[in-house]
Amino acid sequence: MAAAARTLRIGLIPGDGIGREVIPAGRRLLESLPSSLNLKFSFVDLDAGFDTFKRTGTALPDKTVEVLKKECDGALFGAVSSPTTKVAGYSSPIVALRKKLDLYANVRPVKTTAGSSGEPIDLVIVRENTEDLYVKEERTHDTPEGKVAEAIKRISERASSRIATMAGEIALRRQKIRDAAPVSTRSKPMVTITHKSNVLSQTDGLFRETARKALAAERFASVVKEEQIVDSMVYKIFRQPEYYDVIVAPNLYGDILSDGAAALVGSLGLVPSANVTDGFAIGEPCHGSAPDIEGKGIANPIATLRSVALMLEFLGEEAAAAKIYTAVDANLDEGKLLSPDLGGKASTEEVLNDVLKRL
Ligand SMILES: NC(=O)C1=CN([C@@H]2O[C@H](COP(=O)(O)OP(=O)(O)OC[C@H]3O[C@@H](n4cnc5c(N)ncnc54)[C@H](O)[C@@H]3O)[C@@H](O)[C@H]2O)C=CC1
Ligand SMILES: O=C(O)CCCC(=O)C(=O)O
Repeated sequence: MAAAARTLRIGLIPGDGIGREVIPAGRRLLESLPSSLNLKFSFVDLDAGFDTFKRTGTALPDKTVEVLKKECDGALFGAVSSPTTKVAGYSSPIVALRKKLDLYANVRPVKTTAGSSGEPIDLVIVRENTEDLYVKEERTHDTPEGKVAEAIKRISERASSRIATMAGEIALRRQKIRDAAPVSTRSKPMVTITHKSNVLSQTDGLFRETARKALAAERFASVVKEEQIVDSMVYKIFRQPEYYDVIVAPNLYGDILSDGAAALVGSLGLVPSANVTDGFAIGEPCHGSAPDIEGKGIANPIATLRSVALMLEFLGEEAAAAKIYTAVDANLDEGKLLSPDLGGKASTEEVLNDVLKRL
């Protein structure tokens, strides 16, 4: 008798702007996976974002958090818009969600396809996702010289240790996959610890020391460890992106590095992420709500499609993820149906259909 299909319940949080255009594409991708994978999906639509705030007074309704916690195996998050000036009571829902669900790692692979010209880029940024300046403990006071605003940058041993451990595990997993390939492109896994401890000796100093200790564990003996100050890291990642394997960084540096790295592979519309905790993951394209192209039907869905794959990987469905990566890469390598951010003319729908056709 055939094994029963695994059913995964997925929360869908489109948010604002092009989030509403790319998350439906993610859903259609899940619905279109071949039946041979023995996977089924059920979906629940959930609210979050600035429009939700304007409608209800909260950007992240309790119901969204409760349903994710109690009912869902995983989720997809589109993007949210932030008000351009401070609005009383508004706070970023994605930042809050990461903390509320303790999604402590933000994993952001940046990769060129086999058909790309130049040295292949295949790196992953493992970004701490719960603390640093994102604790958002800011205040402003008046002084005789005018206003002064300040923000807490919190770095803890616990969070630094678990993110470095996650980076080490990802480096080992990636090496295993490379070693199984016909031609391995790298002989040893590598983790680069990124920091600014030359200036921030206590906060980034603690991140660096703790990450170093975590990666000194016996099981990471085969991992090459390097350290790089974040500003020169930006320089090096642009000069020699093919050199890097896994980069582990505190929250803000990880965010900036990954958007920068997106430029190396052509577009923010290509780069996925997963917000991960043990046993649960939310796939999220790295880009924002892109108000400049909202409603035009031309948002590149590939960052979302790859985020679907990444979510599935963290839910233990590597075969399904591999199918998606292969279909997306084939679309990009053929280069006939590309969205305008990649120099093409295809709509979101046309790119999606082309990827689905290749599954
Ligand atoms: N995780 C999230 O929800 C994030 C939300 N934001 C929010 O998004 C809003 C816009 O922020 P921006 O700085 O403009 O960043 P953005 O990522 O929304 O857009 C930057 C540029 O990349 C383009 N782009 C982004 N995604 C694309 C896609 N899938 N296909 C084609 N082109 C794409 C946009 O058209 C724009 O020119 C802000 O309100 C910001 O707060 C920004 C980053 C992350
Ligand atoms: O605009 C927002 O609400 C949050 C933007 C968050 C972000 O860029 C990230 O940390 O990935």
